[in-house]
Amino acid sequence: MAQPNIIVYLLRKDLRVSDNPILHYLSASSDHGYTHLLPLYVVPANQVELSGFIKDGGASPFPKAKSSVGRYWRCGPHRAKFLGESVWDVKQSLEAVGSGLAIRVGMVGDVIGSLLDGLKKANHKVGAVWMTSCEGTEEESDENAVAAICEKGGVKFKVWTDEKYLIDDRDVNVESPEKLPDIFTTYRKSAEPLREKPRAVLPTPEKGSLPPFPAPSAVSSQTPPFSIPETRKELVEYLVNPVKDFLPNIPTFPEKATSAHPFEGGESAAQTRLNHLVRSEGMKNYKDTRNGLIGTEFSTKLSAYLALGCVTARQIHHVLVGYEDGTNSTFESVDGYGGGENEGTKAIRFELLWRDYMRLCHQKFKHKLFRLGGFKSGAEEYKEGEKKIKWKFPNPKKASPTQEPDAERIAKILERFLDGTTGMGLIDASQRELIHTGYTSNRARQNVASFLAKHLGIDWRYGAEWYEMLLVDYDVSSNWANWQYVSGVGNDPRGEMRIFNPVKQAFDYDKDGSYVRSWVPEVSKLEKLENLFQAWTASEEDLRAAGLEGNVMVTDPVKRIEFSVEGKPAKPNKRPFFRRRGQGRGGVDNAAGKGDIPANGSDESQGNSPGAGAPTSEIGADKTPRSPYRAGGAPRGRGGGYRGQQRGYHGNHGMRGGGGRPRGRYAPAVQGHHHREATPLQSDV
Ligand SMILES: Cc1cc2nc3c(=O)[nH]c(=O)nc-3n(C[C@H](O)[C@H](O)[C@H](O)COP(=O)(O)OP(=O)(O)OC[C@H]3O[C@@H](n4cnc5c(N)ncnc54)[C@H](O)[C@@H]3O)c2cc1C
Repeated sequence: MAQPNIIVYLLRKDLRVSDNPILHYLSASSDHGYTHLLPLYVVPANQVELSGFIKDGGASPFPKAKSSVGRYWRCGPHRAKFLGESVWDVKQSLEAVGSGLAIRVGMVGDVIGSLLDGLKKANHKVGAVWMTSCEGTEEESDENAVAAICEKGGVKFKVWTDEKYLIDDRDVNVESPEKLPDIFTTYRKSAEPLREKPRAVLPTPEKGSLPPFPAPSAVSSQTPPFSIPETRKELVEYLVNPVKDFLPNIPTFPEKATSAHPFEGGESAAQTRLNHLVRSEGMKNYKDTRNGLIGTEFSTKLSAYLALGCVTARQIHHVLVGYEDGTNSTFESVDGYGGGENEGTKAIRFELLWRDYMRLCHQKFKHKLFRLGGFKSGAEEYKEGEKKIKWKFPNPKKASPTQEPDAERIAKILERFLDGTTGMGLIDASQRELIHTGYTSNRARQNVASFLAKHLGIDWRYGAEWYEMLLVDYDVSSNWANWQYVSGVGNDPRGEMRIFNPVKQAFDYDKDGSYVRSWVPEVSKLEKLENLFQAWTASEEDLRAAGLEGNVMVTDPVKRIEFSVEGKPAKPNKRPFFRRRGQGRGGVDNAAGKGDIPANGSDESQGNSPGAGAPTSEIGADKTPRSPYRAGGAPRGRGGGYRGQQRGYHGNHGMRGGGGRPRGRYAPAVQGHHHREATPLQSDV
């Protein structure tokens, strides 16, 4: 028998059989010359904790897979479960078309090295190792390691274009990553019309069309001390067990809460969800529902599938086209069928382009994605007059001796931010939802990130790493670039000036308080919304009735934001003053409004805004007046109602012209135990 000529396909963030360029090529072409295909998935030791794969509880040869700043697990239980399910699903799909999947754990280079050795010993030729490209410095090191091994062994190595984005790399209208516009809107305009851009979806290989799986005896087994699970259940357990106790005292799942993301991982589940979204009119209604907080239906929940490549953005696009053009009869009964692109489907493409953009930013800024100074790490990226932000650190070695509050206190505040006991209802609800389910809405994410970076002034990377551990949809580019964006060190033209007021946002998006009530049961008995959103504002009587006397969220909230219910603007987006100043429609409510802004909170008009650094509104949004519900001891704010405060702001605090920063400490009347002074914006610290 002729010597087998094997091709190894290393799957990474492309855990699908459909619309898969490598599998399509191997199934459709007859002259590639490979007799066998070895699909392989390696659980990477530096990103996922592997001790669960050691049966006798022995020590792992790898360091714990923990983050560098906060020392949190790199991959927490929610994503670990989703990953296990997704890997198993692609294994089954490959088996269904007559192939299979070898699962291994370790460092990618080592695993490939030992597999190549084993195949050689079994007198098999390895013709090539292929993989799709993946964003990330670690992923790049893996590619380099495999390339070096292949070169040494005379094996061809190829990295294929990752085709899971809306606009294929080959069609991106930007000469090189360095030329990527720093403003999303500019990039979007260069990419439009979006509906015409995605490439065709590739067909799924038919049964028997792929080269067969090599003889199992030729495929070397997992190196000790690890063992490979034999069932889906075991795989999930091995991945989840070491990381499930990520907090010392994880609270029990609140009785009245339900997960917005109860979905299982894998390509099959992604396709089911995608079709459901069209049939249920979720896609059509997306623009109106995307800012929701509760339930499975308010946004697509496709992010985790996209992150692992269980589905591609262009598959989503094509399913939408089938509905819009009336060419997929399974959607015949859905309102809008055959009616062309509608508001909902257009908005989905828009969001998918944000995802593309964040990935391109990663290509442009590379390791700056992880730097405290963000994309602005080099002084040259700061505009004239813009000061570097002075962050607060929980680590005494990093904190300056004059840091206020000191490192020990910041460490406690950070702990409470992470476990959701800050006393700020919306933030606590989101953080607890994240702990319990691995998901929290985009609206909540923006508020959480802004709260840590801009209200508390704490090194934002703790938040980004916490999200990395807990998000089921963690994606290196989307997570870190969004954290930078909201923290004021990334590609938000309004940068540090954009501040979300979590009380106002709660009033706008959690209108009846159900979200906070369901995730923070301790405060659920408080009737008034303003008390629910900040328990310290409740009267002693109400606190007693709710059993909240002495609760740390009441006695020691990490931040107090004074907020007047009566003065709250009825229509957050209509703030003509700011528009007159050339802010575009974003104005005050870029952070707070809805309808005019994409889910990620930046608006369409920012590219047109003459003064990217002009004073914005979010200051106004946060610059909230003395609350009529002010609890005893709470500091009095300046001015009367919200509007009065706005006037005061404009009247009392002159702005430098055209794009200048506001003079002086115009900080809002936001006070807390540890922020007795009116807290300045980061730039003024
Ligand atoms: C601080 C912060 C951290 C984030 N971390 C991640 C992350 O690790 N992984 C991730 O996929 N998204 C991240 N996002 C973006 C966004 O919040 C999620 O993509 C979205 O909430 C996922 O839910 P969905 O699939 O229902 O989104 P939908 O509203 O249904 O949007 C459809 C798709 O568009 C893409 N998308 C939407 N908004 C954004 C955005 N701002 N940036 C990039 N892509 C976007 C996602 O792929 C999403 O699945 C983050 C946002 C913030 C503010």
